[in-house]
Amino acid sequence: MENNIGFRIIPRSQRPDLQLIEQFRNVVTPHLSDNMNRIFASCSQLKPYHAGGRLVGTALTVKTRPGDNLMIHKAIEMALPGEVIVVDGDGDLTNSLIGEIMTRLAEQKGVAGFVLNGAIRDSGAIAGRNFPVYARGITHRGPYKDGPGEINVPVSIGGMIVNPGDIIVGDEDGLVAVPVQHAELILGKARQMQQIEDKIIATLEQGENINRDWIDEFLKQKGCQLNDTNAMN
Ligand SMILES: O=C([O-])CC(=O)C(=O)O
Ligand SMILES: [Mg+2]
Repeated sequence: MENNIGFRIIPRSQRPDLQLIEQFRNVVTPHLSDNMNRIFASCSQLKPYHAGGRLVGTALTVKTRPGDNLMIHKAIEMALPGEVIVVDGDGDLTNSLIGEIMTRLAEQKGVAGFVLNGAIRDSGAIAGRNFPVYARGITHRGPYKDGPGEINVPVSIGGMIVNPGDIIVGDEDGLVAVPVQHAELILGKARQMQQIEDKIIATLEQGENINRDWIDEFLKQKGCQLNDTNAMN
């Protein structure tokens, strides 16, 4: 078939192991992002609009013409249970890309949630339910349904590159995309970080001190003039 770049649907590649994806429910985005050197995270303008609950699943990506949701409708039809529909609408907020009906349709199909570099509408209804929806803004102005767009291509979501099949994790702090080939390693490191932080928090809860010597050591190393910081002038 003739190549029609900008208006095409690319076949899905193999999906990662579902058990591996499920394990991402137990880690938080700060630990995932720290262990990918704070690079693979979306900007803070993309926020959760649903009532609550984490987003975990594999990316079914959509690149759409700003303000047009034809290819998002197609993605809902194509989606497999557990997929996250990740839409690059170029960050445009002129027209919404989805609303309550599309979220309900997607949820019925077992879609894990939406991530939209664009706007939503019916935000009151979305805010009243736990189906995960991350977006950049809200407008009542409705979408066009004309195309073009692409499905299953790399997209950019608030500065974060998402490849089809990436593991998407969203919580109150935002969104990260974990490349599947590094998923096990990153998961392990995030768990280790959680254990270290759990210990620090337990120590603080017991009213005990934690070692803070590193601060002065580092300041000295940087050449900071410390004097006696406990002395009064
Ligand atoms: O009209 C649309 O395509 C978007 C919308 O409001 C809905 O899904 O409820
Ligand atoms: Mg609607």
